[in-house]
Amino acid sequence: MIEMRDVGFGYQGGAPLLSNMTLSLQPGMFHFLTGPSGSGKTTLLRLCYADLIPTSGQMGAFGQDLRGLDRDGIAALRRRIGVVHQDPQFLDHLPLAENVALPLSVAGEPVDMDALRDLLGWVQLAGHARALPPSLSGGERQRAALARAVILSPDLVLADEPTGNLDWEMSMRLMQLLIELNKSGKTVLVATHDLNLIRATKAQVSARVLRISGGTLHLAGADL
Ligand SMILES: Nc1ncnc2c1ncn2[C@@H]1O[C@H](COP(=O)(O)OP(=O)(O)OP(=O)(O)O)[C@@H](O)[C@H]1O
Repeated sequence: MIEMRDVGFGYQGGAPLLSNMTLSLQPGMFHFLTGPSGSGKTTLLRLCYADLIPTSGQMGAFGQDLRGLDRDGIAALRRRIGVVHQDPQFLDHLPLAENVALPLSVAGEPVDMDALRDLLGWVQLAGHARALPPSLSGGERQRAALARAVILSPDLVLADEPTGNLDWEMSMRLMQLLIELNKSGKTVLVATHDLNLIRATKAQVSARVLRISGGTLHLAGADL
């Protein structure tokens, strides 16, 4: 699904950040990406959805070499990858339902109002469809961001510290939704530094844990 071989990356003007990364995201699998703050988790996710280009190595997604992709190719790739950003941004003047449906409008697709209602119900925001984003709590914003990330039915869902600002109950509520998505067949990759969250999730779903340390990727042991 996402394949990296000996991938290296450094931001322009900076020292190399990541090197010798070899990774294969297995279809239908739940993955965690962990590592200390600043180790490069967000950077790795950005490489996965072609927001950044590797400095070295080979990288493919859905069987295609990312180096050969033109703008249309990248747009097609991103359609298959839903992203929940660390600090999700919304258009504050638009009601929540319209924010969640935005990827459909951008893709030029019609909005199926029943499906949108169902999606908002699934993330427990049915009663907030007309609410403006600034009125939402942190947990509601993250669940809205998840709904927006999956509205185009992506094959892969990437979530960057989605529970970073949430209490334990709200964190587990969000993780429950990600587990449900995975059980429905989606491949999931969640970046988090929270080992308790990983353990609590692993009690419910089989998950691979990848760890960034020393500027490269390792498969964490089963004790995590
Ligand atoms: N656009 C950028 N330009 C230059 N350096 C950057 C850029 N984005 C991130 N970095 C640097 O790259 C390193 C890794 O950042 P990254 O955000 O990928 O780490 P992270 O593991 O996701 O951290 P956190 O857990 O704190 O979110 C950090 O030192 C950061 O300052």
